[in-house]
Amino acid sequence: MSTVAMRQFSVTATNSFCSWSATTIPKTPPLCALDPGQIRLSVSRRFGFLGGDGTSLQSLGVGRRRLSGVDGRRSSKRVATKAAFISPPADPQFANLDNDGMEDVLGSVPVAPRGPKPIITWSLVLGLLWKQKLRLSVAAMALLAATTCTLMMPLFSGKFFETLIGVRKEPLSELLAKLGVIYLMEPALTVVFITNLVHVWENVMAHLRSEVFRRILIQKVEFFDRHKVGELTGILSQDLGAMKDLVNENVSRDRGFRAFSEMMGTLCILFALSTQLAPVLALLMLSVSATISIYKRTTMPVFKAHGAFQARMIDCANETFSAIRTVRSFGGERRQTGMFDEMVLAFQKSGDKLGWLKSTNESWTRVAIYISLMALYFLGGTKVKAGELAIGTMVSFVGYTFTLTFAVQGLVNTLADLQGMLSAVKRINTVVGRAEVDEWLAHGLEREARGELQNPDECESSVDTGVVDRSFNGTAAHSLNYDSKKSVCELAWSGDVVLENVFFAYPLRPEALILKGINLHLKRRTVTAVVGSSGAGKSTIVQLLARFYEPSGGRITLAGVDVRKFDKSEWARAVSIVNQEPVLFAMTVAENIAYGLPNKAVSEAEIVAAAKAANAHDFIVSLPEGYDTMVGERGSLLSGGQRQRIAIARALLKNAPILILDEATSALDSVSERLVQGALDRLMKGRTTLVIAHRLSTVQAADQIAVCADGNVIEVGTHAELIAKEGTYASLVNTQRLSFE
Ligand SMILES: Nc1ncnc2c1ncn2[C@@H]1O[C@H](COP(=O)(O)OP(=O)(O)OP(=O)(O)O)[C@@H](O)[C@H]1O
Repeated sequence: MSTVAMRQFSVTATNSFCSWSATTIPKTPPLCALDPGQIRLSVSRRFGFLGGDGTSLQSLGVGRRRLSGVDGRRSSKRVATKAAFISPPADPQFANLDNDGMEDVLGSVPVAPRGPKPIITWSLVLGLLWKQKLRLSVAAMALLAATTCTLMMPLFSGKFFETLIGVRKEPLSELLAKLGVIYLMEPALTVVFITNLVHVWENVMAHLRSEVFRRILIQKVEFFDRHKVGELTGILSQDLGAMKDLVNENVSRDRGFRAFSEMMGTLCILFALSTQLAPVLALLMLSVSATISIYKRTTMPVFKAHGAFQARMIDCANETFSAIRTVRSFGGERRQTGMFDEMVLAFQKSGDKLGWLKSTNESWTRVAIYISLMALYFLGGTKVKAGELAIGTMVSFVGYTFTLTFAVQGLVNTLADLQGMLSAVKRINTVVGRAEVDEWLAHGLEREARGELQNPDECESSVDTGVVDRSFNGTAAHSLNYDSKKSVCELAWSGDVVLENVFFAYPLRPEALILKGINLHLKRRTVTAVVGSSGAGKSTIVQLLARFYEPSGGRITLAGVDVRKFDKSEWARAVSIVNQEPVLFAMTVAENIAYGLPNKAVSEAEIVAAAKAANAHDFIVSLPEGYDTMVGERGSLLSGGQRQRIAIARALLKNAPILILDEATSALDSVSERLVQGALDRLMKGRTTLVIAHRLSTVQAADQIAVCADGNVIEVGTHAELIAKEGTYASLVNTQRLSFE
């Protein structure tokens, strides 16, 4: 029976798998952390297995986040009404637990993600702009002054014309001198306006870009399962690019702020010059802007389709180039070229359509200008002839007609850019702003940034390790009482790692239960091998131990402490993973090894020592530039065995107490395997190691071997014990026709 402590009432929820009840709440509730009024509990069959006898909610702890059920059944609602009385947060030790933790804790309570948390908001942007108010004011004043200069030009044209025909007495040279000053000032002011505004906006964009990147980086791993890399890089390039362009592409005379101020100024001047002619022009301008708006609206789908064709074309090229070896080996060049050509054709057709629409728009704009001019010549000419309007004013009007037309046209284009930017921001906020931030990671990084973590990169074996008990017959685990002053690394050097009744389903496939109550005890400083058929869930155990995902039920402990009490960045320092396909960065060999301690200045001697221990030194010095040789994208300029040894050197430098080897040698030939195995033996020494291997010959010497099948551990023992048992392991060994003793 699972019990949840609550005040004033009791709740019992049951389904076919479990039953738990809520009774009274103690004064200082260990559960703490649930916002009153924000909770809805629900019991779903999917999570039913998590409850059951002996699962105490207190023992698991509850996070402080809002908890909201997603199950709309009647039983859920009944529980929900009462659960609203649960007391507010009281215990800060659970402050960093998040949704997953709560899901685990309550077991039968699926947790809905928190609502979207937009990353780019008006207040953020305005705040960033406000920080640069001085530059902004300079830009605004320069804009006003430059616009004034521009608007004075048609006036001077009128005066100039009047002087020429003798209506005006002002000397021509004086008039030209004034016009010269305006012609000089306008470009100078434009420089001041553009440089200041662009500088301000670049600053804002730099901040937003870093923030978006940081936010993507701290998303849960399932976020990266859900979104393609291209989509995420697209956010940083295209979507943020659209935001940047709103200013950078709209600082010219015929766009944005400039167009707006010119349009407003022109309208004012026109009304001041002639109240009879101005409305005619204003009306005509309205029709121009309406035409352009209609054009923009109707062409938006065509533009979008054009963009989509382009994206598909680039995706196709990306995929082809990144899988070039596969394409070559299958002789797939013709197929890829065919696919690409199809996309090129579609892109070309949509481009043609756009061209046609653009030309229509262009000619319509001209028609509107000519209609304006005809109207002006007719009305203005009649008034000049009747002596009701000065000829200079008439000339100025013609000038303003052009100014107004281009300003309106520019403004409509800017509005379309604004619309594009708003959709880009919406996309960013929807994708990145979703409630998938890995709070455990974010919290750790914040603490690290505040310098609260001791020796952030050190993971030395500073704790008394005691005598290593390599026997697995006893039931008592070597565990310490959790002491918050101890770092995770300290605990990891001296404590056992235990998977206790762990259930897990991948977030993207919640209906498929992969781990079904796994129990696995990794005794400190010993080697545990996990074997089993393909798809049994071996790599999933690795993912959970690395804390890429959190268990849906049960828990993983280190020295008896639930690992969810540790920040993920701290945890990452305590765990090294060496995979079948190690990923190297496109940097030098030395930089790749030094990545083992990414936040520390690693000395050359340390790098060389790690490389030597990893059997990598000899091949590294034979490379053209030794340790300074670039390894290529994902290490493509090195062989598989070389990459693996660099990855081992990196792990050796990291010196993490927990080591995970996931098929680390399976992709290698026998010579490479021998070299890598030698390095691995050195790496494993004294660490709590989990080895996943298909080739059973590589795990015979492990201190214990766990056989995994259908999401469970079905046999545990040493090689000899399991052979003697004549169970699944023994038949696996037979299948692989290995010659054991
Ligand atoms: N990111 C993921 N999202 C959804 N399902 C996944 C994901 N990764 C693995 N799975 C599924 O989980 C199951 C177990 O996979 P896992 O990789 O743990 O098996 P394994 O025992 O390591 O297999 P192998 O020996 O072939 O590597 C598989 O059915 C797989 O399809």
